[in-house]
Amino acid sequence: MIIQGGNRLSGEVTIGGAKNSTVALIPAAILADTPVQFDTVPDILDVHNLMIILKSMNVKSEFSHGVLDIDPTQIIEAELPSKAIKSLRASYYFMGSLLGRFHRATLTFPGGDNIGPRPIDQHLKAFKALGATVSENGGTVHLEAQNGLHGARIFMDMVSVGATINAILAAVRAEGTTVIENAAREPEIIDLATFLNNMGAKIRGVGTDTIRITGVNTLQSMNTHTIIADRIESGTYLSLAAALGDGVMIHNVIPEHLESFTSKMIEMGVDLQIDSDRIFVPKTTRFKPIHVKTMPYPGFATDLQQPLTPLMSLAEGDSVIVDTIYPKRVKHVPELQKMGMQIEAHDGTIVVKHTATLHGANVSAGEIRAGAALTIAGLMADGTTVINNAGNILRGYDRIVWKLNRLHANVSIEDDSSVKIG
Ligand SMILES: CC(=O)N[C@H]1[C@@H](OP(=O)(O)OP(=O)(O)OC[C@H]2O[C@@H](n3ccc(=O)[nH]c3=O)[C@H](O)[C@@H]2O)O[C@H](CO)[C@@H](O)[C@@H]1O
Ligand SMILES: C=C(OP(=O)(O)O)C(=O)O
Repeated sequence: MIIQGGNRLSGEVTIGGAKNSTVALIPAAILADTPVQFDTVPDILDVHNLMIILKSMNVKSEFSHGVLDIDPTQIIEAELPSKAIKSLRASYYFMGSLLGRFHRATLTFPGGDNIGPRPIDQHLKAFKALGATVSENGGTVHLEAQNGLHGARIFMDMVSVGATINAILAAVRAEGTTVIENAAREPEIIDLATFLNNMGAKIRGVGTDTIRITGVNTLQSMNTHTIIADRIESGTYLSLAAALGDGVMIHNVIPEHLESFTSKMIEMGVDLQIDSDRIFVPKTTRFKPIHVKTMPYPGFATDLQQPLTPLMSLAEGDSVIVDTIYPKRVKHVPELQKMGMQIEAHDGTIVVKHTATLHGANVSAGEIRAGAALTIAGLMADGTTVINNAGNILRGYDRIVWKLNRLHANVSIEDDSSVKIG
């Protein structure tokens, strides 16, 4: 990604469907006994890679203008393409959905953002509780429930989005009732449950830390599921609009999903005008430093600490981030230093000091949100910024080049072949 920095931004931008909903909804689609349709699907690499995985199981999918049709009625058990599996994190949701559908699954370990250790012990614990045996061989996990899956009480040792979703996917067609305790409460989990419940599933309590699932025999789709707005994309545009906007209106936002983030921006001195489904970010010139601690939802999202760092560098004083979810999630720090930002990471704490000017540099997006931070910094900087590994940004930001240029930025992707699909 090549960015000519220095332009002030203005105008309007519309947020796409949530990446972290979409990447759970697509694997969930194979639990249906009918074709399914999703609307407001973000055009991101993760979606294209999930479509490759669906194809390997003879599941047809078509994606056009934000509408994704999936027909799982001719699904077959097949070896899944490990390159596509490794290209994203959420491929691990096929563990839960294949278990639910066929009572067995064999998958290589997932990829996704390299943000420190990302174990899946809680996912495996849930599958075992539901009656599956788990065997690992090198980089492959084999799950098998010879006597089918049965309801169980699962207490999660820690709050995990992925393990909560995988437990729901495996339990939704299991025999009997499953209770997940210490469940994650992210809005994307509610979105997934809404999709499944509209097909006849019996999932209650999503959005609280206790979820009850009574298994059903069949799931049948009757209508299109519209995916909720991406709160992380929303936060990214809020941050960049505050940092270098002359007035930016952000449409298709669910403000209630962003309260931990918008409250921090307001604390910084940004006079956000929050409406029911849009937020106006006025031109702001003075910012106060803040302290941020990332927590499970409804706390401040780990995926939004990096996109906030360029804005923090404008504050008149030191801002501090403690990422309690991923203490090693600091891939943005050395790259932002190359652009002149006064930012340091020590012992799980990131400190961002006031930085008068940033300059363009040759940097690398080590993960999606580090890439978002570099994009914002590149837009703020004097001169040209080249972000290598931009595929990591395109994993999760819907049509980002087009959206930024409509706001009067100067951004391009030089070589689409560097963008890895499959
Ligand atoms: C596709 C998707 O939705 N990705 C999101 C999801 O990732 P993901 O679902 O992988 O993250 P989790 O919520 O599972 O991780 C939370 C914490 O629990 C730990 N843990 C998790 C599972 C497990 O079995 N054992 C374990 O120790 C993790 O290392 C981490 O410290 O939630 C993260 C935390 O909000 C976000 O950054 C990711 O954007
Ligand atoms: C960590 C993230 O994604 P994933 O879990 O898909 O790697 C993210 O979206 O910030």
